[in-house]
Amino acid sequence: MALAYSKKPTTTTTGIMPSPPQLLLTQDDLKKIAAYKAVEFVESGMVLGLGTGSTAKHAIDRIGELLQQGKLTNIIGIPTSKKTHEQALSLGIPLSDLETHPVLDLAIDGADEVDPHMNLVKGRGGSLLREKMIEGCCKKFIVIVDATKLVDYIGGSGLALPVEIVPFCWRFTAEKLRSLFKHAGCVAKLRVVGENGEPYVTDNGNYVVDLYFEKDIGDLVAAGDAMLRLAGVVEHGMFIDMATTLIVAGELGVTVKNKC
Ligand SMILES: O=C[C@H](O)[C@H](O)[C@H](O)COP(=O)(O)O
Repeated sequence: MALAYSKKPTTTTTGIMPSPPQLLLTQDDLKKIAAYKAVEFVESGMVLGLGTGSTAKHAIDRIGELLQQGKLTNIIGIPTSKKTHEQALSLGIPLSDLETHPVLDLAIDGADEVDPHMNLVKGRGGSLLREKMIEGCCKKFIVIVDATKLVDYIGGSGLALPVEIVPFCWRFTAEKLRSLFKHAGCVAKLRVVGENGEPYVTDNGNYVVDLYFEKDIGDLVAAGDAMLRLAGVVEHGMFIDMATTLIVAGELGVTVKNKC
């Protein structure tokens, strides 16, 4: 599937590293391979956006390791979640924030879906708002995924498109979101956790509504703008035209594609 993506005019394949043929790699192995490849783009002195999730975690571990070995120096990390903040602190990565460093050299993060134009779904881990704020300020944004994340269109996995909303009258906002996309067979579900089904609360004190679609929602920019016009919506999980580089690890190897 990854190779088909290189035919799109907006991207170029800049490198393929065949995997050892007899190794059976797990999905987590593939995430780690993509993450380590991305860290090759990190240079000493950079201000880095540190992503969130099981794939980004490998990249942050690797950055910490290279710092400890003295192979990277003067790195400043801007974490995209409380969890990543804790991980980076534990690894001794110096941290800052957008107010002190409003322009970042590079961000590395995972994604839940990647379409053929390198548009993304993010936020199934709940961190979409801080991720979008930080990754929107980067000169370069490398997305790292295993090949299972590639989809033909946004929503095409059948899994959630997360939307962060304010808790106030959340049912009202969820219904407004569902109505926006009724043409696409949308189902809107509040994300819940624990045995009692308590609302999931983001790092920003908000709730998440997960949207599921039966069909392609079409124009992503129009869909995103329509969601943001709803007063209870804080941010949606579509990252449109933000990724500059996509690294995909699959059974056939690793592909690195740059947006033209
Ligand atoms: O909120 C979570 C983030 O957007 C993650 O980057 C995304 O969910 C991918 O996570 P993972 O690497 O664990 O699949």
